[in-house]
Amino acid sequence: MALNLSIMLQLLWHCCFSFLLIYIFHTGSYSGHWIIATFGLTVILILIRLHFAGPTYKGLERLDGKTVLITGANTGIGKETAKEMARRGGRVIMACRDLDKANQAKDEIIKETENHKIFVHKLDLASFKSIREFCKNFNETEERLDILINNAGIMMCPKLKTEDGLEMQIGVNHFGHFLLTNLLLDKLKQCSPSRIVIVSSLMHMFGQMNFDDLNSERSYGAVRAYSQSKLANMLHVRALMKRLEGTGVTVNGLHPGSVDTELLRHFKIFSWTIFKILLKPIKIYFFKNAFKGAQTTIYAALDSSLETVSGKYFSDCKPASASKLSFNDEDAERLWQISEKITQGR
Ligand SMILES: NC(=O)c1ccc[n+]([C@@H]2O[C@H](COP(=O)([O-])OP(=O)(O)OC[C@H]3O[C@@H](n4cnc5c(N)ncnc54)[C@H](O)[C@@H]3O)[C@@H](O)[C@H]2O)c1
Repeated sequence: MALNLSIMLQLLWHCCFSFLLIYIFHTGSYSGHWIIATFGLTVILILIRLHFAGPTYKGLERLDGKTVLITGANTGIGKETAKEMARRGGRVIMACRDLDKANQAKDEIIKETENHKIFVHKLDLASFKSIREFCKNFNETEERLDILINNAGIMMCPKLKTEDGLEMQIGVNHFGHFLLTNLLLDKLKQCSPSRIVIVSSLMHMFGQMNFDDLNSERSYGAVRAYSQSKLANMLHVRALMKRLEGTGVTVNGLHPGSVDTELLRHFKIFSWTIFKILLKPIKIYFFKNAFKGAQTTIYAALDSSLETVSGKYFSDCKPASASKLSFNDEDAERLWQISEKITQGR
């Protein structure tokens, strides 16, 4: 009943939006045929919506007896991923910065899935101290780690620094997850076959590794720093894949699609309110919702055909082409050495 109402409301929206567009742009040439024009445009809009909504992962794998750790699981893609892992019977560890929001999300997940094995732990990826404390506690108290999902991310923030003095986007998106993964590797190896899923982005294609100024000390661009951090995610996949050969642990990267979440919360331009209003119709037609945005992560984490697949890049629940730069072994190794040096010393 609720679903039917939601479909009816969506149809009504597409119809009204088509009529509005036709009314605004009408030239008089089809003035007698506005009903046909509205109908035609409604169909086109629905097809666009269906195309950009993306696939739903259909695999039936269960996670009973398995443990999944997801960073940034209190909102957006992370929360929807956590929900799906809970539905499949997994023990889900939500590693989050904001405990109040995380506990609210946990209550929602338990209510919806009736799985009570959902746990919240404090993790701030902008602090190596917090990451070390989290991992020490995790390694001492948790018996298993079957799937690690490096999902948390920050996008296009103003120039900020982590607790350890690193530029915030590469600090959280790459260096934080690099340390976290290294400290959890033994547990993953003990539980092999196990998986590491790194949520990168299509934006890695626009990234350049500025090794002389990784922390943007000399000049900072919010988009540039984000793209660099997402390319760093892909180089992390590359370097880690080689180190994990023969261990039964796989690592893959992915682009979740353009997803309507709170990720753009730091992005401020001329007028945020006007921008949000202008963005709304674009989001409705060209962005996935968070549920659909989580599907490629779920696929990479669960699909049984990927048991031994490592070092790949996925989008829309299938393999996709990553940027050539992400296959550059020299850069992957250089970033690995720098990341080890930066994270070991603190
Ligand atoms: N939304 C998109 O269109 C899109 C596109 C490509 C890639 N991604 C990637 O998907 C991932 C999830 O993003 P989302 O869209 O769900 O956005 P989101 O903002 O809803 O979720 C990001 C999560 O990361 C957490 N986080 C941020 N900084 C943190 C820190 N210092 N310590 C711990 N957690 C921290 C946030 O609290 C939040 O829970 C990100 O890595 C993002 O780069 C998103």
